[in-house]
Amino acid sequence: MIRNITIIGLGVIGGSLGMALKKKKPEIKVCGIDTRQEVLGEAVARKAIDWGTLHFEAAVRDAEVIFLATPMTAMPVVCQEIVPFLKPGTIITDVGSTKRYIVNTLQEILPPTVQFVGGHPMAGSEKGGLQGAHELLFENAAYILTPTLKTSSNAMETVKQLVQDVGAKVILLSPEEHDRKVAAVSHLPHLVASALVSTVGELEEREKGYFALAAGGFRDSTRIAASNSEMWCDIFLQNEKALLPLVRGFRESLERLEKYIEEKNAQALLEMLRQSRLWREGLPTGLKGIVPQLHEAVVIVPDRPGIIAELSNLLGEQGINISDIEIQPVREDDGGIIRFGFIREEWRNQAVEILQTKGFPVRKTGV
Ligand SMILES: NC(=O)c1ccc[n+]([C@@H]2O[C@H](COP(=O)([O-])OP(=O)(O)OC[C@H]3O[C@@H](n4cnc5c(N)ncnc54)[C@H](O)[C@@H]3O)[C@@H](O)[C@H]2O)c1
Ligand SMILES: O=C(O)C(=O)C[C@]1(C(=O)O)C=C[C@@H](O)C=C1
Repeated sequence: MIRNITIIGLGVIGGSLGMALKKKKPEIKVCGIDTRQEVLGEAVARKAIDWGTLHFEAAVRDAEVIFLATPMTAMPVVCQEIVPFLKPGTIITDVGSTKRYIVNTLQEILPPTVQFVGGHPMAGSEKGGLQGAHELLFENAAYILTPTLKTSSNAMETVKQLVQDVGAKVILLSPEEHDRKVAAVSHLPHLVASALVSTVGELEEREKGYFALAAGGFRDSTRIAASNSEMWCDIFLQNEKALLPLVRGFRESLERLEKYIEEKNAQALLEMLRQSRLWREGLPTGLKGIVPQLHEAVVIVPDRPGIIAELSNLLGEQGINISDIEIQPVREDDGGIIRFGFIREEWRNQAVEILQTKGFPVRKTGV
């Protein structure tokens, strides 16, 4: 039985792992380490860890399992720092978004007396740091583990069990297959979202008034472009081999669309749009999804002080947890729009009912 777990890096992923572990396995003592002192106190207050330290030796000497949840560029350095303090048999797993480079590099650094398993939760948030963390982040999310010939079955079983304990579904892939498939469903979408925002952002720079019109379409397709730029820079450069062919494939899809529009070829255009819709509708629903989404509701509210508190109190009183809130521009006297995001669909449906009963125009959006 695992008694001591250490999480290195208490941001969105490390913080969420700690919260989920503390919730589901309160008997496990979770230690957290981060380079930023202020994060440690906050992590204890948010019940992500039992105790925190800035010192590697104190953090890892009693750990049976260590989760590496720092930016990927820091992982090799962190491993070198902790090696002298690890007891034999310690299991180390990382949460990095690419696997071939990370697994090869960390397996080289770590001694044979410790056991390493590569991992990657397919859940996250565009909000960086502990404030983006949530105890339900991994609920029903795919969590990829990437064993190699060097991975011991004991380490695999232990990490697999912990991943299931935090509510995620384990998927086993080789590091290479991971990078190829995740490049398509995570890395390419991010690149495209950033390119889309850049295209419109440059128009906005030349002539104001584009962003003010952005509704669900632009917002839904570009949410991830607001994520941590350093993390995405690491991902794109580390997974260049799998990503670049997909960028070329995407360019070809764009060119086909461009050609069909130029040729006014409605039949080919419709066929491509229909096929995309069918594929999109076929995304698995049992899992949180390839891109975890919140269940959303949009409320039209009057422009008056205290309206946000009023709405959140109405929902909070019924035990409904708001995971995301976005206020779209409010014009004086005309009121505005608030988008609420909920992790659970039943919370979104209850919220819609409550707000409707109170007379607010409200509708469901997104998933
Ligand atoms: N954010 C996502 O959507 C997501 C999803 C899956 C996997 N990941 C992976 O998870 C890892 C962490 O990402 P995140 O989004 O949680 O980042 P984050 O920026 O929210 O948190 C990283 C934390 O690590 C700390 N840190 C940095 N260097 C450190 C060091 N040397 N020692 C100890 N702590 C250190 C930072 O202070 C910060 O608190 C990355 O490797 C990323 O590839 C991220
Ligand atoms: O939901 C988000 O904000 C994410 O971007 C999460 C997401 C993704 O789905 O692409 C991003 C990076 C990961 O390594 C894993 C998951």
